[in-house]
Amino acid sequence: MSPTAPVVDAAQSQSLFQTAYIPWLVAGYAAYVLLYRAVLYPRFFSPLRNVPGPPLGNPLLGHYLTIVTSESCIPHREWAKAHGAIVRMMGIFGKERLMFLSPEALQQMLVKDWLDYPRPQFMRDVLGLVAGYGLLTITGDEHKQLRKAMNPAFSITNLMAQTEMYYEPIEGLIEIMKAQIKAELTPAAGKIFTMYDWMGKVTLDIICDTAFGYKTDSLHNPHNELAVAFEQLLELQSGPNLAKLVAILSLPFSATLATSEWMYRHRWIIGRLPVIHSFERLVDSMYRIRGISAAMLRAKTADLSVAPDDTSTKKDIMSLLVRARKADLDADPRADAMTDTAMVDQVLTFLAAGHETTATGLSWTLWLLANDPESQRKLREEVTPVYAANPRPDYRTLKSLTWLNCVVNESLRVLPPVPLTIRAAQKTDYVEGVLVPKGTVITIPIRAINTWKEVWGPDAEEFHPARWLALPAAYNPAFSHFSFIAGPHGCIGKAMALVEMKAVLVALITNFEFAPAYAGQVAHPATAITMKPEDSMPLRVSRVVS
Ligand code: HEM
Repeated sequence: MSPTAPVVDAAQSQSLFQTAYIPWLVAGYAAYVLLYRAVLYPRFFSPLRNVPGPPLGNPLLGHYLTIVTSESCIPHREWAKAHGAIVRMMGIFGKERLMFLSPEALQQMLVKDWLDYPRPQFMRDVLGLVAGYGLLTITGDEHKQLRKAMNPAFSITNLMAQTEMYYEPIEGLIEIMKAQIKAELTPAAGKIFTMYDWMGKVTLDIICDTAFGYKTDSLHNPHNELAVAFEQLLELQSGPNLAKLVAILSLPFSATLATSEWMYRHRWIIGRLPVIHSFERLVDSMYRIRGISAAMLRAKTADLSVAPDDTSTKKDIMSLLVRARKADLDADPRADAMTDTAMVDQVLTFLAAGHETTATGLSWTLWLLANDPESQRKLREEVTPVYAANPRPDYRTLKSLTWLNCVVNESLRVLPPVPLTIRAAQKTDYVEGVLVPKGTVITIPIRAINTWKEVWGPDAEEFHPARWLALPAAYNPAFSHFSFIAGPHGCIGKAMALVEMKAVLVALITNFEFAPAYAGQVAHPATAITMKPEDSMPLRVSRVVS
């Protein structure tokens, strides 16, 4: 043995000693960070510590579990009642969140300084994956340009021309429901229909026709490829699935991978993994939806009838985009025109944003009418003569129906299809005198804003369509009924959704009576991006006896 050997041994054992301590040091540091971030910071150091709000809750999970296991936006509404229009809540690992209800705060964050309050990155990642990388995911100048390019598709002129396209699916729905009631042993007693499923089919057929000029006819053909893929995608929409998706998308390159050809061919790998195995269906449905959309785009681009100046024949959104791109390239062949992939993404956004929201709105309207026979009777009285004169009422006629307008507004107010949304502060700012640190996630509690007693009075949470005939003094047209929010990111499809809901309701209410499916039936709004009814809304439907 060399004389230096004992020295080396001592050095080795010292380094081994140090290595053994590394996990303890890491664990100690993590515990300190956790203790500081989750316990000490929010209680003693945060600039938000004096903002009113519920008790801080579990240090690791904050109010997360309360929010995802409760009916959408109900905890937020209760906190607003208890603490006022500015509330501090806790996310996971001590992440503070703020919630604002007042028109002044909403105006600042969503209208005046909207560029400083974009949708948070995790929200954009999820929306991009399931709804295409379009208006819902981009912000700033890119958003301004795209929104400008899209606005003509939602102009009143285009909407007036489009309304006619809604009636083929609506008439199909009425015929199917009549036939199914007639086939019952006692037709006079009606039949129970799960109305959300039927509203999903009719709105899918309408949006596919208006977005792509493509006839899905899911009402008669439940195996239509696009309808099946969409149904599969929507089944995955739940609070826990969204949480898993956010976690997965936080991994680098995961979004690109999820939409890749490779992932589609190897999706079975996901199916064999624990916890996330259901996302195999997500990859499958997204791939198929994108494939069908791309094929439709190719067909349209090749379609010689889509001439740049042809506005009389094709009213669907994709044709408008193809025409706009052609016009740009004709004017300047080197123009920076939208790519095929970008066009497919835009149309997918409309398909995703415009289908389930409207189906949810219609289902809740029927539920509320089923539980308010007098409002339903009044609506039938108003719409029956209109339908008798013309079973395809046009845009202007639908807009002119007073009670129908009250019913639709009131339903969207009390049960908004999108119950809340979120934003993230891009810079440290003051909102209503509260210091909002950069990075703070802000909740816009749509359902709580819509039913705020300070504006709507003590019966704010109840369905009373007549309130739209005499609005309260505190009503603010832009910020008191916030179902479509406001500002540059406000819903581009608002006018379309309203006229579509009205067209469906005129036909349904003229032909059928709606009642709860059974005594004591209770509604179950799901906790997800949209507030769809968890049980698909069974209602007893009978023919109107004239
Ligand atoms: C009752 C039905 C509907 C409701 C309640 C609704 C509600 C909303 C809400 C609350 C937002 C804002 C989301 C956020 O910023 O976080 C939004 C955005 C959007 N909606 Fe709707 N929507 C409906 C129907 C439609 C329809 C029919 C379409 C299109 C065909 C559509 C297309 C969009 C698009 C593209 C955006 C993103 C706008 C942007 O950021 O520029 N929506 N919608």
